[in-house]
Amino acid sequence: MKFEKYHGIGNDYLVYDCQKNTEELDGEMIRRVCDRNFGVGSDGILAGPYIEDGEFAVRVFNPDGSEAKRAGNGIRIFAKYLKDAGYTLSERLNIRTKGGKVQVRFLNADGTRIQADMGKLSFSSKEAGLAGEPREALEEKMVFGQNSYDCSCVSMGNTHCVIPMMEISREKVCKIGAFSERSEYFEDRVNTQIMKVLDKNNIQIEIFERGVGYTLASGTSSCAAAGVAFRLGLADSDVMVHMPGGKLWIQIDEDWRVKMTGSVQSVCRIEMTEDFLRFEP
Ligand SMILES: N[C@@H](CCC[C@H](N)C(=O)O)C(=O)O
Repeated sequence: MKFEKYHGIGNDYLVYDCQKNTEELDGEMIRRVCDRNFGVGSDGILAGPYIEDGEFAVRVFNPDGSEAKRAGNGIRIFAKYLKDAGYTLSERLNIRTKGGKVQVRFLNADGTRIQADMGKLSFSSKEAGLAGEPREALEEKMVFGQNSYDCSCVSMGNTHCVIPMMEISREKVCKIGAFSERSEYFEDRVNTQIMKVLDKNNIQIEIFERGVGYTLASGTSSCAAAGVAFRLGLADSDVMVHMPGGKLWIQIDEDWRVKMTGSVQSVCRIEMTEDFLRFEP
């Protein structure tokens, strides 16, 4: 069983090439491989390329074994993998995910800088995975633990809960995320971002991801936070999102289509040992 490790501004993924590997990648194997002590360690696994109607498709798995509909950093990483592994020579390509199609464009020859057209943001509560009456869930009071927060929920193919705040930190988002991720407000869990607006063109976020926990960066979270900041009049449509792992440039057009631009890097090739594969708990 072989993987290739990449990261997008510190959000690390293992690519599992389903055309080259034969072993089954089930929930237990995903959890073990992603474990940072007992396995390789990663924020998730990108399995593919699958071919659907002549286009590339990828599946995104979280370290808890659950499947995600989308990953923004994951898409850029997977695009670079397709280039590195010789699956494509094109400057532009479409990649299908369970959360919709993404168009990617390589901005340099080695594929380390990529722009992705992520499709449309949606503020519909149904698409944002919220329980209850259909609505736009903007600045809704939600209680996580002992505290109440003004939450704006949005879908970027996957679901997000954005909470603007004056000051943000890793500790704060972990405290909130421990309750918000599995809160009954959401039908199938949620990704949480706390957001500080620096000025009209710069925001800063801390992230607690669905099925992952704290991460240094997230592409779809950046799109979601920028979308909420723009929708609430806190920022312009052209925003740099600052995260502990690095920055992503987000541009939103008049139809709420979102472009995300940022870097990716390959890290290493990994082959799991027979010991690891034979292991029985
Ligand atoms: N890190 C990703 C988001 C990964 C998916 C998420 N955990 C989910 O379950 O929706 C990104 O860069 O967008």
